[in-house]
Amino acid sequence: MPAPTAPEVTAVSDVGRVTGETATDVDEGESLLEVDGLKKYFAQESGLLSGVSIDTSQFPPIDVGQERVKAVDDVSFEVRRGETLGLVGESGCGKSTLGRTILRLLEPTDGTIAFKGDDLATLSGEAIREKRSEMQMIFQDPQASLDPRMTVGRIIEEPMRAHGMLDDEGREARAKELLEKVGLDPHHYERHPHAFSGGQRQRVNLARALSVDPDFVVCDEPVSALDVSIQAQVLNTMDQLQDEFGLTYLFIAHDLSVIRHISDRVAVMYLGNIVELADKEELFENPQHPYTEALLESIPVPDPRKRNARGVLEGEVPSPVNPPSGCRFRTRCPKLIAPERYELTEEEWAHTRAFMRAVKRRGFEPTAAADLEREFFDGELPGGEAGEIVAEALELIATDSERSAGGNGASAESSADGEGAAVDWETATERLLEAFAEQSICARERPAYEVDPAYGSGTHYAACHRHR
Ligand SMILES: Nc1ncnc2c1ncn2[C@@H]1O[C@H](COP(=O)(O)OP(=O)(O)OP(=O)(O)O)[C@@H](O)[C@H]1O
Repeated sequence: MPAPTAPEVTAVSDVGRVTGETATDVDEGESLLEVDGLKKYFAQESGLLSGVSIDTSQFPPIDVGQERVKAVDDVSFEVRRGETLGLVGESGCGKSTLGRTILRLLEPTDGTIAFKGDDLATLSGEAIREKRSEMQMIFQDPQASLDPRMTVGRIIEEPMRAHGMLDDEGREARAKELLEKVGLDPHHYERHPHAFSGGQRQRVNLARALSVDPDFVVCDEPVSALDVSIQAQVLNTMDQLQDEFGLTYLFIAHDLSVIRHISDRVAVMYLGNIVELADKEELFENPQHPYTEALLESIPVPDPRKRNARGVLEGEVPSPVNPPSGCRFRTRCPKLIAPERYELTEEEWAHTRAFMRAVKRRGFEPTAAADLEREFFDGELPGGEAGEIVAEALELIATDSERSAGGNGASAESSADGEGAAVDWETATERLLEAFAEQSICARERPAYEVDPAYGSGTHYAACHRHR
């Protein structure tokens, strides 16, 4: 049976933990949370036939299983007591879904979430409710998460009331103490949220989350909505509160400078997978996944000459409904590994890869084969089978240019020849992807490696086949 939480908290005399008493058997630095093989899939939301895929080869042509958004797809990591684990990645990569699923605000599709040894994924509703005092969440928008009709005192007391903690007087005293701890004036107890600035409102949220004396707090973009000048102040307060309350944070942000400020270790997420995880210094100084490198390169730098030299990620993030096989980043990866069968030189592969991607996104005007050969291959195609495949693709696209240029002025889109042209792009794309992208180890196996750290002795996980 889960330990009752209320009596333990009644014993708190100061707003922090009672000296000598810890609410957990987990020692500092030991694993507080272990996530293993966690998945969260959503049914597709929009449309009349949401979540249903259509197969016209059958009758009836629908209902052949749900199309699902693989927001979190087989994620494993641990969070150690007392640390801040930063979770970073572009918008839509699954960070919030991961945070919410860990706290069972969303039902996991598969996997385990061991919190101090209990598997949260299998706990019943009531058991989860009891656990909630140990695990809290802070959201991005401090405005939306505060009821404007309630005083901040009442807002902070509400979770304590819900968990049957303390009596009225005790709750008021604790709320006032917490206001002070988070850097607000205890006399503001009777004020309403509208009287506070964005930064102050986020402090009220902090006080509310801490009121039930949690061990673990998921912070979902807690400073993203705040002015940059205020962000550092709130982050510093969160740091102090962590020490004082013995808190463990999972800190979600898309902003790498925020992650760098607050984290002890950092996990990088891309399209539902964790692609790299290491100590903060190791991750920032010795990144080993091309996605992490790209993220780091896209941090704005003050020197505009340097900024110009920095690369940007090519292509779009693929759909999480049908993510790429193997390494999820491979369709955009500047370091996609050459298929072994062709024995291409590095330069030949760089040319072929660039050509393949340009064809895929139709990123150039079709012209004569010789011109394309010059543009993409410096006038010299790779040798052997690879060269033959490239030549074939070039022909398909170059033929296309002759057809659309040789017509009587009709555009490629509107003429009958245009339809033929579109098919040729498609055939060329298919041929190139099948022969090169799909043959790469990056498409065939899911990567998972540990690399030797250059900074410190912590484990450095990098899901990239360059480390095989
Ligand atoms: N309730 C839902 N139903 C269907 N799809 C969802 C749902 N919630 C999230 N998704 C999808 O899951 C994927 C991950 O979304 P999530 O919000 O977790 O990403 P994120 O990294 O936190 O991005 P952001 O910072 O923009 O919130 C996205 O493709 C999103 O559209």
